[in-house]
Amino acid sequence: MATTYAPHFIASETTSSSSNPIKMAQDELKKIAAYKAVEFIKSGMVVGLGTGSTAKHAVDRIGELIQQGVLTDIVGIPTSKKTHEQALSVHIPLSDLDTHPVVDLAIDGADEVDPDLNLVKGRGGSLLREKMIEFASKKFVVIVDETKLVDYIGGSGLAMPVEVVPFCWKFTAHKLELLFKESGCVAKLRICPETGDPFVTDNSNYTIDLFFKKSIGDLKAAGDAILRLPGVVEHGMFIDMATAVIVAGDGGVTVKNKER
Ligand SMILES: O=C(CO)[C@H](O)[C@H](O)COP(=O)(O)O
Repeated sequence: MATTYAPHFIASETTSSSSNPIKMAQDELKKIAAYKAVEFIKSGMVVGLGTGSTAKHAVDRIGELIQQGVLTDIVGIPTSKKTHEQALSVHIPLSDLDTHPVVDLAIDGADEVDPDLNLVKGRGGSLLREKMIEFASKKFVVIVDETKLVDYIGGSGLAMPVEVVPFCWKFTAHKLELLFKESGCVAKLRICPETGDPFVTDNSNYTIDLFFKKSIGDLKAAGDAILRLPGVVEHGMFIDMATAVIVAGDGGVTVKNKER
């Protein structure tokens, strides 16, 4: 079921004067989706705080509403060290899954959303903590601009990340490529552009980015096969996890609810 809202549903407070109008428009859409998701938060909730440029808007907004006294008794569970820092900077009280094993609502961005609301996440490097916290959430609201919508997982031609242990990562990368040989899979170690060193996750692991030339078919079977490989920690396909996806586009905001 999808509901469309007018784009002026929330007041835009962005005064940024970016020299790149296309990028600014996309960031505005991310902000609109994020603000809409925050409307689902009620005082007293334990809230999963996502990672990335879209989730950042949600975290800022939650901090703002706490400061205004509109939201009280909120406990935030951050999905990355970066979000942890950001949430502290806007004075959101924080905890973790050990103390709060049940999360009322998680809000996070995504890299791809397919028509069944399956996701690719982790291009921002935080897929493991995101998956743990979003798995523990009674409701998981995904916030995206419309560029993230794909016909099938992998359909953007961009990376589907897999977090792996650093030990013999080339072996693991090769096994991953073999697993999806028929989909023309290419596996690449993620590198930090600034240093040229391997990108290290918050959990001290590496990330292997998988690129597919065509659909990998049954996502559940693909995910299970990846997880059976020794050396793999977790993959970036979030299958059947989103309860709602909020999509902001030029035509307005659409809330897609997962039929269960
Ligand atoms: O999965 C993620 C981080 O691991 C992000 O949610 C995803 O990469 C989307 O990021 P952005 O909102 O910056 O486009």
